[in-house]
Amino acid sequence: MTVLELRAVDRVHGSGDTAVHALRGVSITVQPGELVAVMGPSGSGKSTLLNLAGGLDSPTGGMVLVEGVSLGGQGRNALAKLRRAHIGYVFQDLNLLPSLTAVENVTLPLELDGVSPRKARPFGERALDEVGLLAIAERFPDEMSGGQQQRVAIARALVGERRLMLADEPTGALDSQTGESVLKLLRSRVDAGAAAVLVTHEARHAAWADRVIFLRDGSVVDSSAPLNGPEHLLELPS
Ligand SMILES: Nc1ncnc2c1ncn2[C@@H]1O[C@H](COP(=O)(O)OP(=O)(O)OP(=O)(O)O)[C@@H](O)[C@H]1O
Repeated sequence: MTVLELRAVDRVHGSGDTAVHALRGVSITVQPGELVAVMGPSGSGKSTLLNLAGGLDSPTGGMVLVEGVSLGGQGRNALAKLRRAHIGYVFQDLNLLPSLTAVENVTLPLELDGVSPRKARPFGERALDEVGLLAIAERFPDEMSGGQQQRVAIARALVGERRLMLADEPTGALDSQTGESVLKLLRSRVDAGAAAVLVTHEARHAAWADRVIFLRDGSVVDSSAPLNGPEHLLELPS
């Protein structure tokens, strides 16, 4: 089943003379096992697209469906539950809670869904292990480097069985080697059956994607395979 579908989506911010048409008639689908990169100049609508895909913002026209469910038809609580169950976010703003340890930050989405801390913990440890940070599970955010905080945020996005990963420049605070390992992680989740949308300015990051969508002034101007082709992936450092 299609994991994410945008059907003729419009998003106008504001109204009247100051209205900004951030997205115009955008239609995309993302299937399980597919990593789609979104590229385009600053202001072209990339973050708006990601926010709509994650149910953090609503379209002014068209529909957004996650796992076949229209986000527009949901009440606030139902939408929050759907987001926690299906969608993992890796945004530039890490939003780790300073009073929680790494593992507590990671398991927070599960606990918000009613999973007990004792049952949630092994899922949190597994997700931290995937990002190479099991050893610092008990540290607080201010005891970690910026890169470690980023990886904890990624572990939180991966925890549980979420099938849609949304990433906005997830490598921003990371050195290039750690950045590549984060993309590799995203790629392996997708290869295991998740779907992902990655907003990036960098062609070498987009090279991890199966497909690249280019936005300009809120419209999709091109949608193609990455320039280097999938065989390029084999050459990336591990
Ligand atoms: N809350 C808002 N209110 C008014 N205008 C907005 C709002 N959010 C975004 N915009 C406008 O919508 C357009 C698209 O913005 P968006 O942030 O989606 O672009 P972007 O491609 O992600 O840019 P960048 O690469 O700089 O992050 C821009 O003109 C922006 O100024």
